[in-house]
Amino acid sequence: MEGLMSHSSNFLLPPSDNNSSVSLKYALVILNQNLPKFTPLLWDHAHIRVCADGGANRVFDEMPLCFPKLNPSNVRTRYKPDAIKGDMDSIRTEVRDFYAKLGTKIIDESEDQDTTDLHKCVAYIRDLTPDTDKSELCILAVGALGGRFDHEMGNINVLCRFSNTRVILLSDDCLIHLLPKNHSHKIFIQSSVEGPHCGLVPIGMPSGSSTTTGLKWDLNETEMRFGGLVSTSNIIKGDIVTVQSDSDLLWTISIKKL
Ligand SMILES: Nc1ncnc2c1ncn2[C@@H]1O[C@H](COP(=O)(O)OP(=O)(O)OP(=O)(O)O)[C@@H](O)[C@H]1O
Ligand SMILES: Cc1ncc(C[n+]2csc(CCO)c2C)c(N)n1
Repeated sequence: MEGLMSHSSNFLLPPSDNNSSVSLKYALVILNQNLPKFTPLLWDHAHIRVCADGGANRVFDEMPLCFPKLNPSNVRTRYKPDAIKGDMDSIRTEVRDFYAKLGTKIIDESEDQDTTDLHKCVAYIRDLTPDTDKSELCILAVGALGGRFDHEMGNINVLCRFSNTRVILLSDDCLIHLLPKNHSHKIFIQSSVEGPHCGLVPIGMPSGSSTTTGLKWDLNETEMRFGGLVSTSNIIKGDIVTVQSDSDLLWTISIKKL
């Protein structure tokens, strides 16, 4: 056992409401799907914002819709990505030119057709982060769920590929992240914005033994595997959930419609 990992979705709360003991440095990755409505909030929590290829079209087209009373070009200037990275087959030329003129770094990796744009963005952010800060880094990927199932599975594979970096996949409806094996996990539930539905799912291989507290259907040294038991449609009981397992597990929790 390598010690305790704490988790909190406090990035879904306005900065002023943040009384959480978990303090992380956030990076935001915007994928090519409708922007979740809390995207401007995550933008302000993040210290670096990267668009994955066609994600830049979403920022360009949809950020102004989040602020219908403001002038669209002012909104676009205020929400300028730090970088746009990917294979660049989805970003429109006018969008690329617009952000290039504002000083956004445009990183074309069209020669690499073996990794996804999310993979490229996560690797970029991780490599920019000094080793001393890596344990506090948390990458939030919006638009990662819902839509095409091959993309969703590719996005989940990124969680496994970068299992020692905190990466959270988000949509309007739920979030998913990895709980790495050999840690005990304490999840502080932000019940104003998330829950009550949740799940714990082994990924890649069966998990031999998992134990939880704080759920309606707790696991007690339970084995999970596809074809056998996986914990879906579980329900949060209190403010804290604890998880211990001999395998990496996916944690998922619903996000409330405000
Ligand atoms: N429908 C979706 N569901 C989940 N994630 C998505 C979806 N669409 C895009 N993404 C994510 O956004 C990233 C950028 O999307 P984009 O459409 O630019 O990718 P792409 O590489 O051109 O995809 P493809 O060529 O397979 O259509 C993808 O790598 C993926 O992580
Ligand atoms: C076995 C195998 N399957 C699919 C792809 C295709 N692919 C995977 S990631 C990617 C880039 C998407 O931006 C593409 C085209 C591959 N290379 N190898």
